[in-house]
Amino acid sequence: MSHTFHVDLRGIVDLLSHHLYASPRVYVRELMQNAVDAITARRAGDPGAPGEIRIFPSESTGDGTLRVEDSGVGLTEAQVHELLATIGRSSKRDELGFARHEFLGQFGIGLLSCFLVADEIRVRTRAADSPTMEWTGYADGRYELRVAAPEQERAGQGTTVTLVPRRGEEHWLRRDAVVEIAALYGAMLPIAVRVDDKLINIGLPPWETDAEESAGDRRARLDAYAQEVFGFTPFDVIDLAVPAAGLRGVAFVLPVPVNPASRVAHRVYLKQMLLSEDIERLLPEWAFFVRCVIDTGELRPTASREALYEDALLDQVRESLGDSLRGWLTRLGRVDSQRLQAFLRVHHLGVKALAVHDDEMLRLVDQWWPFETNMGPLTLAEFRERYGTVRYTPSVDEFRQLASVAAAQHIAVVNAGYVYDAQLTARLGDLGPEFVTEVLTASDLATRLEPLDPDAALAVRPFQQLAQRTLDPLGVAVLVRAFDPASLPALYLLDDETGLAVDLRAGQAQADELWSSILGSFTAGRDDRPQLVFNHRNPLVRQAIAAGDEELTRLAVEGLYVQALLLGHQPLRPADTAALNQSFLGLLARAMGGQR
Ligand SMILES: Nc1ncnc2c1ncn2[C@@H]1O[C@H](COP(=O)(O)OP(=O)(O)OP(=O)(O)O)[C@@H](O)[C@H]1O
Repeated sequence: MSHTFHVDLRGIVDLLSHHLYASPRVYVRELMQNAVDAITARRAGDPGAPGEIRIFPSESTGDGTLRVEDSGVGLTEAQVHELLATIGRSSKRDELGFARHEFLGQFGIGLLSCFLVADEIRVRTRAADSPTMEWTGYADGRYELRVAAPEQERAGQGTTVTLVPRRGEEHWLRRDAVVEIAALYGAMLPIAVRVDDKLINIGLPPWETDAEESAGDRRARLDAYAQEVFGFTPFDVIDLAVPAAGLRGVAFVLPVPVNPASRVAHRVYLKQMLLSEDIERLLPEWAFFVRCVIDTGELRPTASREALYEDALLDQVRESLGDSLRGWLTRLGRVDSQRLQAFLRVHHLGVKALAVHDDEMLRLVDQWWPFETNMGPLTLAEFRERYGTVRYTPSVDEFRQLASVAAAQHIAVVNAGYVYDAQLTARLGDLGPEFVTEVLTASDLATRLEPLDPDAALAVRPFQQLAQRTLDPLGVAVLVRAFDPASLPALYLLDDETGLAVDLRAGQAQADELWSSILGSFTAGRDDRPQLVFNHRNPLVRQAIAAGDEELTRLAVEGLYVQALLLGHQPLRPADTAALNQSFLGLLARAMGGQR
């Protein structure tokens, strides 16, 4: 023997209010939606039928109830029994259960949301050539249905829904709440909605334009809209269209930098009814720099109608919208590179973060982002065109150290020391064989400095040996080379790996025995000492070489060493500071004619 479930409506209402809908305010949306659907259904057979929705809040009805009137199809007695008495029964799905295209609703639970704020729902409805029916549903699951008394007869076809407030929820039915909620959800609806006499529709969706409106006026209007909705005046406005999803809309480009990892919320309308102001994952993750307002006819809502259902169509939409934004960026590069550069000045960190994984973005950075180079600011593309190989330093310190000396040797070098730059430059090769890159290290540069001819090399040997003895305690290797600029007496060269060894040695000097021997095992047997390269072309160095005064030469070597450290923005260790003091005081004493 089979039985039918009995469902306690109070349990269902509780479920809806706590777990389906975010707030009781959705009841206004559900009522407007049913009214729009009813008018749409009536107009399908009678295009000239009146279409108006009127909401009377509790102040206007005078008895604490709220009333919504529409001029829609209305329901016959049989339909009322079928549709209003069964939860989950909807007139808006086809035989296979698919949502019918022309309607907003589909689940058959919308009306239930009224029980979030009401104890009693009264529906007076009249279909064509039918008497007015009066249905009253109670929150405990009972309902009554009768033919309306003659004085309750509706004047025309349509439906009036009256809500009798639930104790404690009366405020949801008051004018200020109703106007705000109706305007929030219904502002873009294609059918006029009035709260009392106040029209809450804004007319056309903001991206629609008429033949009379100039491009400038449209832009000014959209700017004002973005200001009102998102609180910013956009850097640019991008039109969006994905016909397969019946989607139209606009993306507003943020005028200020944002963290690419921050939440990106968009405003989504479904058949011109607001779904949510807070839809995430509408765009690919990398599109952090825009906020969108869209309307779609085909994407599916979840049952709460507060989020989009994740399906293949949403994936497709995400991809198409991503393509539109990429297209905007590349077009901007083609037609208005100055604006693209202005965009990059605002959003470069985000674009670079993407470019670490996305070739298209990498091309954009390559072509449009000016890097600091020792030949002035240049994009990587310009750099390649002029110098072929993109030679770069992976840290700002190395760039500072090498830039001017490299320039004097006609070696162009890019500072890739800022966030993401080294990763991006290293990845350029992924774009094709013509993208050749190379790290310029301090030791590379040393090998590019011109060695002395054999006679000169022989002549400087005593100086070099003395300098080496002087600097041995400081862990520095001494070289003598001839290079430009001649005004630079000495160059301190330290690359990343050598820097690590230097740090380890400094640690070793300070650590206890155990640590010292562990750190020592990393540095043992390696000659990766930093180099101090004296410039044979520098007059002061020449003088030091020829001085023949061992003490003076030592003092000069120490002094030039510390000066080279300072020029290379290197930190001074205690031993370096001691060398500086020794040299400075010694030279002063000598200058004043005394001995130390
Ligand atoms: N104002 C109205 N005019 C005519 N018919 C209505 C009206 N309101 C509700 N109905 C009928 O009652 C049925 C149930 O409405 P309900 O709001 O519960 O669900 P729905 O609109 O079908 O779907 P959803 O749960 O997605 O809102 C509707 O399918 C419709 O046939």
